[in-house]
Amino acid sequence: MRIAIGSDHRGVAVRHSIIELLKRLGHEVHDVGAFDCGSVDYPDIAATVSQSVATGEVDRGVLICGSGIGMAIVANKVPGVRAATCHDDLTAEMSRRHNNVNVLCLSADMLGERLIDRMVEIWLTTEFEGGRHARRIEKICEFEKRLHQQQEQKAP
Ligand SMILES: O=C(CO)[C@H](O)[C@H](O)[C@H](O)COP(=O)(O)O
Repeated sequence: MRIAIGSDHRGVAVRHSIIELLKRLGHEVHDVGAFDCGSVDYPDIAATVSQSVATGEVDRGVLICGSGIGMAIVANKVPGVRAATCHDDLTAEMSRRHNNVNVLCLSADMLGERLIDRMVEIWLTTEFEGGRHARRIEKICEFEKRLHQQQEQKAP
């Protein structure tokens, strides 16, 4: 898979460790930084990764910040992106099985390295179940389209 990954300053070490894991597993990694330890703003990184998922440049995205929350807030503003902050094996698995999540958001401050590695592997290997869940994802897409149309109608 082609996977874009990004972090703010709090997630740099975790990002490097996930990149090693992804490469070991044979994935193509698109690293968008941050490339030094200076403070950066998570919306900038989340926007870059999410847009590359939405355009199809990559198949999936991984975002890391202190809590994993800010990254998910930003990523979910990009149409076509379904981002979730996951905390354990089960949330990582369910985010794929039921929600077809394409951007995984992780906390650098609250999760250990072994747990993160396990969650990433689960998230990458768990298939979307489809069926009734596909109908619900379709409703999300329709909602996104309606919002977009409303915004266009309001624009001068
Ligand atoms: O996105 C976040 C909050 O939802 C992250 O935890 C950020 O990494 C954090 O807010 C950055 O804070 P800092 O004090 O500037 O390091």
